[in-house]
Amino acid sequence: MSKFSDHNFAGQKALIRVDFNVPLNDQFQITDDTRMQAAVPTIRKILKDGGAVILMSHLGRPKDGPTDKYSLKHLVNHLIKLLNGATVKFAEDCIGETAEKAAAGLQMGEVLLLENLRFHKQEEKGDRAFAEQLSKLGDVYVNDAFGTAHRAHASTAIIAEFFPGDKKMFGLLMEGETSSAEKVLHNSEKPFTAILGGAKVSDKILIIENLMNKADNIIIGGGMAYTFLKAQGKEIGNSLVENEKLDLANELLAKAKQLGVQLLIPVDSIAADKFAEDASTQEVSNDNIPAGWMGLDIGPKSRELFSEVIAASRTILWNGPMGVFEMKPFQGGTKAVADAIVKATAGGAFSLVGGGDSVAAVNKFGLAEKVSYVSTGGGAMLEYFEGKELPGIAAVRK
Ligand SMILES: Nc1ncnc2c1ncn2[C@@H]1O[C@H](COP(=O)(O)OP(=O)(O)OP(=O)(O)O)[C@@H](O)[C@H]1O
Ligand SMILES: O=C(O)[C@H](O)COP(=O)(O)O
Repeated sequence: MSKFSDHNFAGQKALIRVDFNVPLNDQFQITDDTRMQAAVPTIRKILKDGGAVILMSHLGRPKDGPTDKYSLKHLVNHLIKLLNGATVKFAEDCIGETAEKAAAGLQMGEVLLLENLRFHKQEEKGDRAFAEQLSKLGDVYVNDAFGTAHRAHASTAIIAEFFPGDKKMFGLLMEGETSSAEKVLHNSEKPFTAILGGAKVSDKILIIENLMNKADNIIIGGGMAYTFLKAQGKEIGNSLVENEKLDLANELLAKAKQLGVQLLIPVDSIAADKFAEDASTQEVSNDNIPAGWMGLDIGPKSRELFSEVIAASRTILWNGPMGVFEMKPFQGGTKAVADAIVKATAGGAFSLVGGGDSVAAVNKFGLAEKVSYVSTGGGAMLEYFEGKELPGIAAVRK
């Protein structure tokens, strides 16, 4: 493996795996560009050296091939702005003739953005032939996608096999993320509180068990909480739930008790009669969410309970919003938790916030400067904290 800052990219086409999985609104506008901004220093260094850049990324979780909603073309204009007017070309496919021609015609000093890797199902399958096709587009491979480093996909892990040691490396973002995570991992003061929320229940529920070895408190909020509530036999109405994970949720509750880890679940919710900004809402106890209603935010009692635990913590790790913060009536819980983290940080705690939407929330509230570190990784950051070597990192090191 080569060291990025020692490498001279003059005359080379660098194929960079970035994580441009940014939130977009219904008009395809980027609502938080943290992940794109974070990739800029790596891109700039290559262009400054006199090289060319080929960017590859996924966006969202497209199920059935190409769809406009998940096209990376929506990012091109913003990328040009972030790169101060550099030439950014777009290839409507990430492999095949379209991509090969675009890469071959790329001049030094220019950037090429490839279409969403996940429009090909081979990406997530970690298909070797697909990875090999991608690898042909560049002279060197740079992995700067910390947010996707926990996925053993073709472009994040398998592709590294096709580059010799001196032609594969981590980018500046990846280096920065891993060194700050290492600091927390090895020097974390206790009590250590992990706060998990968001909607990716099946992904993140498995992480809870491993976090129990590190954390003193685990706070569960957001959509994930309702699987735990249902597992406890509570009525959750139409709230988000993963029925296949109910047994696991109960096992986790039992294990936390056994290990003496405090696992906190919200006691109340802001419930809505539909998933919409203009829904009717009511504060409800989580013992009994009325039929037809869904919990879209944590309620005031939960906010107080969580804030107290956060205030007493010395190390805080946060991934996943407490509610549907994109809609005004359901942002109060996420804001309360963010405020509590900011306060604890001002009092000397170390706070690390990660994840596409959690970071978007912190930015929306203007609090990004008031936490200790903002990570571009959500699931990746959590898995790093479990102490695992992430596939995207291992592949480049090999
Ligand atoms: N109670 C809820 N019901 C439904 N959706 C919810 C609820 N609470 C939060 N969400 C949604 O969860 C989404 C974010 O979840 P997600 O797990 O993707 O978090 P993240 O911070 O982006 O982490 P990652 O980077 O790992 O994706 C938001 O779009 C938010 O609206
Ligand atoms: O948002 C993320 O956590 C990363 O971009 C990875 O996305 P994924 O969870 O869809 O693999």
